Amino acid sequence: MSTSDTAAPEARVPAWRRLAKDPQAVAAFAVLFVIFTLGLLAPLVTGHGPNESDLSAVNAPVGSPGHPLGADESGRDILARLLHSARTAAVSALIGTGVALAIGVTAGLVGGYFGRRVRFATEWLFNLVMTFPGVLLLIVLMPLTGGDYRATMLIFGVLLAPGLYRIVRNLVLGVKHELYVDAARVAGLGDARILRRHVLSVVRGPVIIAAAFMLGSSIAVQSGLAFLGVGSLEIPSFGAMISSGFRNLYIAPAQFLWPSLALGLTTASFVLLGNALRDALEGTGPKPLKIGSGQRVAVAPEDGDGEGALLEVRGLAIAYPAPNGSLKTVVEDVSLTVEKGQVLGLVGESGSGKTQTAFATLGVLPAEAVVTGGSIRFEGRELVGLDDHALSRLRGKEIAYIPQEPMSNLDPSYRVGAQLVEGVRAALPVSAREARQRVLALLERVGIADPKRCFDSYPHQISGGMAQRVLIAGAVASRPKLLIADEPTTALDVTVQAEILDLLRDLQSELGMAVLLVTHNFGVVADLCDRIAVMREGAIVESGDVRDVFREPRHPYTRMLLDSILDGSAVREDRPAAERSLT
Ligand SMILES: Nc1ncnc2c1ncn2[C@@H]1O[C@H](COP(=O)(O)OP(=O)(O)OP(=O)(O)O)[C@@H](O)[C@H]1O
Repeated sequence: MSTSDTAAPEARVPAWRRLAKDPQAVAAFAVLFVIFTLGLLAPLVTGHGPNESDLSAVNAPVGSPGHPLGADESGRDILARLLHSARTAAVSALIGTGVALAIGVTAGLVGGYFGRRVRFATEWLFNLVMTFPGVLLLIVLMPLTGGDYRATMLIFGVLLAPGLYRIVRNLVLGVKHELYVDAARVAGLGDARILRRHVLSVVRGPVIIAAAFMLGSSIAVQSGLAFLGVGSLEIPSFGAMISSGFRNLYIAPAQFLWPSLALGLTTASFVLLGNALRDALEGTGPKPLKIGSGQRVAVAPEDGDGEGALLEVRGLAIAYPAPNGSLKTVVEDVSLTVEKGQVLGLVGESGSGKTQTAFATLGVLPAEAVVTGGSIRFEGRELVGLDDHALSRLRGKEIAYIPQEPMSNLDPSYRVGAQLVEGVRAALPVSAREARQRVLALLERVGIADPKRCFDSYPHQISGGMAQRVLIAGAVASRPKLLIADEPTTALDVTVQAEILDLLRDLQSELGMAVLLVTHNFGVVADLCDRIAVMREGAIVESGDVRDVFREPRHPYTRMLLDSILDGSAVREDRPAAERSLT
């Protein structure tokens, strides 16, 4: 098997390295580091307490003995107050941003990922929070907070949360229909894992950027409130110092200068850091909506008796809501059967409903699709109406899937190996070490020359053919009973197509698995399939043994398709795979 599709992995520069090369980020970080480290070490840097008055030092100028930055109107050391104010600023920033992150990110993930009802509920709640006039509310709630700035910042965090909620919700809505998220779902991964692994990685960048700005604005708001005299007078704060300096502006202007400089530098550094982070993390934004999952069913599920073929689809009908509110049927009365170890080719022109039929079997139809009729039984068990939890236990283990576009089905943020290990561990009770060994062996089995290198590569570092081999390795890892392959070679060039088809054929007979092969290519059907079902405009017009249909197509549409592409030599004469795997 050729491995000419191996591409040399190129270095991927981590975000922190890009940040380290950005002078704006380095300068901002350095300023913040100095201010907050000095704040932390305040008792070591100065012998004065922040509220310690020395009446002999009232309005002492800069450079006075024992008061390098002078003293204020009450004789309090300005350096000590500045350093303790930095501590207050750090605590305010951490509380405000921490609360906003905890509430906003959690609600955004939940509201964006789960169904419409959950989204409406979170939306309503956050819209309500947004109607409150922020700063005014913090002032009005003074009696409740007892003037404690930490309690005030806690409330401020709640007021900041809607902003984060919206960012996260929008990103999640964008990413949850990505093919690689569907692929993870199809691989049997649970919601919590998908959220943690694939969705959080996408929202991480914008959340970090927003958090940097929120740290700055928490400090600015706390200082603003202290400037207005809201809160305890005992707490040293840049705002309180600016207020006191303001009163003495004409007597001792330096008293106004120091806290203004510290506050300005701190908030500006957070803004600059936020901008630098935005540049460094660029590329993790929302992606266009593609397909989603879910299974809306408008048909009573039939009782299963546990008997029959491996996969039995009867009278399946799928519809989508049209703009006028009616339902437009895209698949109608589709019936097909796949026996154990058999390869069924589902053929038809583009838009004939092949993918919809395959997606319905996998339970990953777009959320707006409605199954309006029929039944899909796997080993006698009815899949129509089954909840996502039960379906996800079948997907990736009993039923596996190979997509049309391999690249879109790999999460660009993770190494190939990590994604495969995750899939294997979701399907089988094995340790991480064991899963890794299995994945390396599988990569070798699917014809990848340097499995270790491929394991450590990011998806952008491997070719399309290699990506499809990776996905095939992932799909067969759990030795599924049924493999659904949706035009698995369409996105690949011709020589790689042939290799992938060879690989599929080998694996099919090796594992004795049944395959539902969606294709528009009769050559592929002739090469791989035992049976064929021809679809046109959402319905099956003809089905039967491949040799019979190729020799004597009964439906004019099948005849037309065959006439246009086939010469007699393409018909396979060996025995069907089902028979081969029995011997
Ligand atoms: N989200 C959707 N909303 C409305 N109609 C849809 C949606 N997805 C698919 N359809 C319609 O369903 C029909 C069948 O589509 P399907 O993707 O199953 O075709 P296909 O035979 O697999 O085609 P192809 O080979 O191009 O993938 C098409 O007419 C398509 O327009």
